[in-house]
Amino acid sequence: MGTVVDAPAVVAEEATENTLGGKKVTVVFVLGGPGSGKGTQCANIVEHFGFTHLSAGDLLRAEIKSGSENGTMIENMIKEGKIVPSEVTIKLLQDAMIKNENDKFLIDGFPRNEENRAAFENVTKISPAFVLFFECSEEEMERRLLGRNQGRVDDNIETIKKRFKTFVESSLPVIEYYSSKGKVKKIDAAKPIPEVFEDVKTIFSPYAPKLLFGAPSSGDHIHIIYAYPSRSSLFSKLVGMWGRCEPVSKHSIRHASSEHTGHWSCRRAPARPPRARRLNTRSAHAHRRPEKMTAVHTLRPQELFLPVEASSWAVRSRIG
Ligand SMILES: Nc1ncnc2c1ncn2[C@@H]1O[C@H](COP(=O)(O)OP(=O)(O)O)[C@@H](O)[C@H]1O
Ligand SMILES: Nc1ccn([C@@H]2O[C@H](COP(=O)(O)OP(=O)(O)O)[C@@H](O)[C@H]2O)c(=O)n1
Repeated sequence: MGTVVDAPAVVAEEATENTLGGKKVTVVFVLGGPGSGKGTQCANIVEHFGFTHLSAGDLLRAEIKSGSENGTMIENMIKEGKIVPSEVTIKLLQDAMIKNENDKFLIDGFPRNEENRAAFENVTKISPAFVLFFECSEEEMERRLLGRNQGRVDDNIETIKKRFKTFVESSLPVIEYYSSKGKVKKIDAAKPIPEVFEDVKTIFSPYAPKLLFGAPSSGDHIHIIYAYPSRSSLFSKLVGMWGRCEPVSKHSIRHASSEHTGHWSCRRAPARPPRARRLNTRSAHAHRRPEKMTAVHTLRPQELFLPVEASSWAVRSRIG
């Protein structure tokens, strides 16, 4: 496959001027051949770094299912391993980004050709912070696709060969383009999934949640100061740690650079199935009952800005 030079340290927040629907967004393009493991690693990145995953292929397949007027055209293109016209895919991506309250997006499987790339930049005025490129041999990708078992119309050997051809002819030039701009972060995707994620984690370390201060107090309460990619991802983390967690008070939320920095007090709630949606909505705060409010830990200056990753902190304080 073509040669792509590793980028020097890409500044994570390079795309600082990118705005969409009034919000500043960070976009990372995730590229690689079919079956190189893009979707698999995107799921890991979402969990650890608070990004929202938008798969161009998934959006196109959802469009087919929705009975849209473009459905038949999209389905035929996918069966042939061809690339759907940019305006269709860009509209789906743009709508998904605007609808989502997050501001950090992994765009997986896009741009797949020069037309995709140029049109996206023209229409959205967004340029990616960097491009994550999963490099893998065709032999290995073929093995993975044939074992994927997701009932996809294109995971058959005939279409797989066409997709490989499209990737080499149309998608690699896009990677070369971003490589020439020093934006490509190349990953050896032939390794086992956990090892690939170790490399991915290194690249995404600038986006790691930083729990600036966390102090378990009496009972089932905890007080935290955090800098996290988004509030909703903080809650996802707490839900993961506790089974269910409710924000019960909010103090001086302020926006510092691209992070939400704030002081929250959270209360461990009785065991019930996670209700992530409620945690992410404004109404969750509106329904707070005063008796649930907890005293906010008084911080000494030296306690501030103590960088502790949420996961290690959870182990240290034996919560979870
Ligand atoms: N590093 C890996 N080693 C072995 N199998 C993998 C690896 N990464 C992903 N897979 C498997 O290969 C298949 C294709 O992965 P997927 O993430 O769907 O690829 P893509 O999104 O690039 O098409 C899936 O069945 C997945 O479980
Ligand atoms: N930007 C894109 C992404 C996907 N697609 C179509 O969707 C198919 C599946 O893409 P995908 O990203 O879900 O899957 P992989 O081929 O990476 O496994 C591609 O082969 C294309 O036919 C497209 O036309 N344009």
